[in-house]
Amino acid sequence: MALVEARDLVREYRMGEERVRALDGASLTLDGGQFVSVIGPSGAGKSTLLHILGALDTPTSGTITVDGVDLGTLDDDAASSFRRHRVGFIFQFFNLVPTLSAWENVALPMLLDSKSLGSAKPRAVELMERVGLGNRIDHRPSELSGGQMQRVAIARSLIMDPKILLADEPTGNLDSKTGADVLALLAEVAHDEPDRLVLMVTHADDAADFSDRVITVRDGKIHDPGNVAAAGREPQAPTAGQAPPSRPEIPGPPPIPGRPSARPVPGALWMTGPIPRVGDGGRHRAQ
Ligand SMILES: Nc1ncnc2c1ncn2[C@@H]1O[C@H](COP(=O)(O)OP(=O)(O)OP(=O)(O)O)[C@@H](O)[C@H]1O
Repeated sequence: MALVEARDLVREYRMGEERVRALDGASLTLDGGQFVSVIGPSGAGKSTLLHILGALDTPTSGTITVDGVDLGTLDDDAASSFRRHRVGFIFQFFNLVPTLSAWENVALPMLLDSKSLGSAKPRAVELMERVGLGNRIDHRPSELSGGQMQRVAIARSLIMDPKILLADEPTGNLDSKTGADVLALLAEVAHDEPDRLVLMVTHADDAADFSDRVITVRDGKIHDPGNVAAAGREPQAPTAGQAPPSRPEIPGPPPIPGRPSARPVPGALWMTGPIPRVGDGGRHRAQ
């Protein structure tokens, strides 16, 4: 079975009398071991697709299976557990906790999984080294550059060893050289493990240079030209086949002994429990 199987996804938002079809019959099959870019015009439905794949949102209709889990069957707790264990998230604005050091940010998903700071540290430090920041483990986010912060976020996305990393505009806040370095790192991370899939929504012009496959979303539908040969890799056999305007403010992570409480982290949905239902009459888990 493919790592991701989405069939006929429709996601409709209701804004008063108006209905917006962010996804309009999107189907997609994706295997691991590749770095996939999702491109398309603004408002096409890219982030909506990414959010549904990560169980941050639920489709109005259609089916989706990710890493063997039928997302349509998940209640809020199961969706929260799915996000914590099966998916790593990387965001445009990094979403690091400012009061924690770099390695503590990397360890955070393990802490939310009831692991102690001490037991999480070796793996967090190993991942800091993997992303080239072994000499920055004790720095706070404010003491890091944008590119370094995104590397920390990439390390954090890997700490639970998920097969799927979902990145929403990971280079959108970086200059082009730093962005290219981050794209190269994401490609490496995708190829580190045979089963790992990195799926990235992007507007970066050079994304295709680093990607194994580029998927175009337009008007809520997926137009998939197949695979590109990138970074010296052989193209793989082709297979058939959007951030909402505003996100709810999510409570911050649990306090760490001896640390001041962190402020709420916008966009930190992936680490938290049930997602507030907003904007669609309560039908959906998130917007
Ligand atoms: N929570 C929401 N409530 C109402 N409409 C929404 C919501 N989220 C997204 N939409 C609408 O759905 C459509 C697709 O949005 P989406 O964010 O998926 O696009 P996108 O392709 O990621 O765009 P961009 O490249 O500008 O980030 C847009 O018309 C958007 O206004």
